[in-house]
Amino acid sequence: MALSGVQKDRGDLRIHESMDELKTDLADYIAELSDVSVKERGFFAIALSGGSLIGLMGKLCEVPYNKTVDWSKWYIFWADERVVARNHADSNYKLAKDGLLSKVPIVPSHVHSINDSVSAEEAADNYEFVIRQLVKTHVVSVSEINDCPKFDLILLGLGADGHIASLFPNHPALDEREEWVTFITDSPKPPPERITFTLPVINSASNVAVVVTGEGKADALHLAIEEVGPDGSLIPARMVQPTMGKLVWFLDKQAASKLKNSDLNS
Ligand SMILES: O=C1O[C@H](COP(=O)(O)O)[C@@H](O)[C@H](O)[C@H]1O
Repeated sequence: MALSGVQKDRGDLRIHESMDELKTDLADYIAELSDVSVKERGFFAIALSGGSLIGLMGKLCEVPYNKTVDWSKWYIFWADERVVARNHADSNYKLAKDGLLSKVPIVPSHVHSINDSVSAEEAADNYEFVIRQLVKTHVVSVSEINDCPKFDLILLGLGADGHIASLFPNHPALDEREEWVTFITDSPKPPPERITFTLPVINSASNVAVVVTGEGKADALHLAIEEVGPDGSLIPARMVQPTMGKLVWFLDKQAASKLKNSDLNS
């Protein structure tokens, strides 16, 4: 059984005994949010990340979720994307398509990947434009406190350096407050060119889930949840603080092994 708890101002922590348990809990959580959004709004606007996340969402392709989820109401976006061709091994779209989207009955026109034939700057501008059109038609809600899109769910991974989406430590993209989608050409993790949701968009979502596994992420997770860095600086994951929405951390025991103060119950 998962241990769960609340860390003051840092959301709900769900720590899982096994990978299988984490995958089932994550699939249940996503399926439930999809049900609620479809009932309340008629759509489910979900933003994915790349990396290990897609494999951890794998149960959604299996019974019962593949039959019970209302896939026809899903609208898919990416919280970050690498600026490479859609069929390139580094593409977050390709990862999600091969691992998830091709295995469930998603409507192809509801899958909003970036334009892969333009520069990173143009891809970011185009992507923001696409999201603006979908906000106008209410497919994506709008935040009550700023003009940002309010995604029903944004799913994030965590890098060992503390990055989320393509927001890396000490990068000026962390300070972007005007744009919804920005670009970088100097990612410390290859490939260098990426687009990414900005912090105001991430923090305007109704729900944000950060999915973190493995001992290699334990230090970053500790800094994201419990402590600021030695110089008082915040890692990007620490800046994920939904203003009105709910934040949940899906963790395995290895990733959670350096948490000290969390108040956990089984
Ligand atoms: O480069 C990226 O890395 C992060 C973390 O990936 P993981 O494999 O360590 O889970 C990912 O969330 C992001 O979308 C991706 O572009």
